[in-house]
Amino acid sequence: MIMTSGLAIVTGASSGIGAEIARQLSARGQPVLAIGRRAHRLEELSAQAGAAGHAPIHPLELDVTTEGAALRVRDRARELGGAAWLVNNAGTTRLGPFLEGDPAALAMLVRLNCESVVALCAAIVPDLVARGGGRVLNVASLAAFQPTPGHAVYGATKAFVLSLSESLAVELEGTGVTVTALCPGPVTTEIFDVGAPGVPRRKLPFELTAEGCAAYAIAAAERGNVVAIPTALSKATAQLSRILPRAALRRLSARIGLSVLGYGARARGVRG
Ligand SMILES: NC(=O)C1=CN([C@@H]2O[C@H](COP(=O)(O)OP(=O)(O)OC[C@H]3O[C@@H](n4cnc5c(N)ncnc54)[C@H](OP(=O)(O)O)[C@@H]3O)[C@@H](O)[C@H]2O)C=CC1
Ligand SMILES: N[C@@H](C=O)C(=O)O
Repeated sequence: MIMTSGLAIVTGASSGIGAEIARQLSARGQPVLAIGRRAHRLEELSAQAGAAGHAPIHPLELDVTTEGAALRVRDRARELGGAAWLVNNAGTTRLGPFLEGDPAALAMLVRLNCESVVALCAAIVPDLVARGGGRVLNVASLAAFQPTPGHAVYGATKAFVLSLSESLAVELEGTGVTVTALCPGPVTTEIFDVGAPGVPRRKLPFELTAEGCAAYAIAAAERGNVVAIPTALSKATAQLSRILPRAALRRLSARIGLSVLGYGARARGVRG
């Protein structure tokens, strides 16, 4: 099928969900352009794919928030024969009260989680349309469905990604290009250490593995699902966020939001 044979661009491929998506796409025969700032991690991924006889994983050491990054990705993908998939996975979080956050770090969060997704869609989607079809997989979050006091900017960025993805999915109907917004709940990755270094957190019984989340994401993107929410619990949570009165939702999210992520009760004042 045209959708699964071509190159997959995966941002944030040096760890977590992105590394697993890259591994799984490579294992099923798709070459991957794996992007991240930690070159050694990308090279390890590439070597593992080679050793396993899987499709090649091409490392690209790149900070996707830098000027011109999206065009660099586009040009590299063209050099490799052209992209069939764009996976906008790179992202991070910052936990803690907004007023105690570092304004520069919060601005970076918006650049990474929002602006880089727009820039890469703008750079790559025209090539997907031109080739007659492709897949866009944007990694949002369950945090997209409700306000997220305690990590206010993060949730807002994920609401942005969800909204953008749904709008693009409609605009691209008939082009052969589908857009999927992946909205997982907690997944065991490095994000929690990056977003709240040194803050104790307990792994949750219902937490997804990066491997399981990646497998779900690839299948959903392959099917062209527009909103992809792994697990029944997460689906129920998203549904609850749609029907609760907004005031009640704000209170509930303020009270239990961060504890649902494993930071324990009264985690609202988490200092990142
Ligand atoms: N883990 C979870 O509970 C959930 C995660 N998500 C989302 O999943 C996505 C992946 O995160 P996850 O795997 O959990 O976390 P990780 O921290 O393990 O992975 C984040 C990835 O993003 C990359 N990245 C960060 N900043 C940049 C940058 N400036 N330029 C290029 N790459 C960058 C990192 O690579 P490097 O540092 O090498 O640049 C890394 O590969 C994120 O968008 C996150 O918001 C959504 C819901 C739940
Ligand atoms: N890990 C993130 C999930 O989206 C978060 O901090 O909410």
